[in-house]
Amino acid sequence: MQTYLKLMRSGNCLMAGIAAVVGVFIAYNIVASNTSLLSSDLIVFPALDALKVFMVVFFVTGAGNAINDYFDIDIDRINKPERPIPSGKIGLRTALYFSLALFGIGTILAASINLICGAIALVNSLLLIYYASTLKRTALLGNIAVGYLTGSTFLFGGAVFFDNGGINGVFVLFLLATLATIAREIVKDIEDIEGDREDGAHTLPIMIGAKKAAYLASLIGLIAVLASPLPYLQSLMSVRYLMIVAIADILFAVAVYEILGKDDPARSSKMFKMAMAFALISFIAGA
Ligand SMILES: CC(C)=CCC/C(C)=C/CC/C(C)=C/CC/C(C)=C/COC[C@H](O)COP(=O)(O)O
Ligand SMILES: CC(C)=CCC/C(C)=C/CC/C(C)=C/CC/C(C)=C/COP(=O)(O)OP(=O)(O)O
Ligand SMILES: [Mg+2]
Repeated sequence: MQTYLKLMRSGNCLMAGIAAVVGVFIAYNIVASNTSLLSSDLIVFPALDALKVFMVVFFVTGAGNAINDYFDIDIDRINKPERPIPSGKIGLRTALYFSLALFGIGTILAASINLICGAIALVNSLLLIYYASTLKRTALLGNIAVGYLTGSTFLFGGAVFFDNGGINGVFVLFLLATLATIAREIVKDIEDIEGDREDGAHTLPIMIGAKKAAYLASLIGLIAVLASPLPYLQSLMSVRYLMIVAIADILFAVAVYEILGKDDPARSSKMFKMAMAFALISFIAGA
């Protein structure tokens, strides 16, 4: 069991699942405070749908990580030999079937919430397979795909209230998460530049050089920081959000310094992830 959770990168699955439930909660707050609803129409928080949302995102994120390691076997044998597939703890074909099963269960469970949730889960599942097999080796498109997928956790949560404009309500959270993830993905590609070059990949750092890619990642990351007050200004979040997202913004700034000032993509990637975790906490605290 432990090895399969490692293949799924369960920490990322947990983070993504929590983000999706934040999306449900924010959309619920918007819809429940909508004065045009008659009192008899007051909506109770859909706890069962929120649980399904968490499970769908946990399974589909885990499937995406598993299929990624399935296609990355040759690179990971060199760069990450301790991972479940290259270390032999899980067979290659077993990992593939495990991933496809998780994609199927996640999509069916999503469709039981509503058709829009089912559609998002299906599109994301297909995009995760396409990313792992092809897109991740193309400059910027792979980074944008992972950025969209990560940000889509909020859209997926908001889709529970699709008929009441739930997706519009969480769009700014989608944007912030997408920008922050694209910045981190470019930094990760800078970190992996040698392995990717041997593998014949055409990632952004290989195409334009590590320094220019670092400037672009920093610009995108700083745009996300400058936009971070928007959820508060849109009255989506309370002042508690502002106080905690300020910590995230400082960590984003440190991540930019690590890649631009100290030329250390590994530390920058870790700082970006820590900043994203604090940003997620600020969403929870401020919702
Ligand atoms: C400025 C601002 C307020 C930004 C918002 C940042 C935010 C709340 C981001 C959400 C993060 C999120 C939902 C993460 C889900 C899990 C995750 C880390 C997804 C991206 O993973 C792809 C990555 O390549 C995996 O690699 P690794 O982390 O090294 O295993
Ligand atoms: C909203 C729904 C239904 C699903 C969202 C699913 C999510 C959050 C996807 C985004 C994050 C994710 C799981 C991306 C998978 C691809 C991945 C692991 C990219 C990083 O892999 P590599 O570029 O190969 O780098 P490493 O393997 O060294 O980390
Ligand atoms: Mg990989």
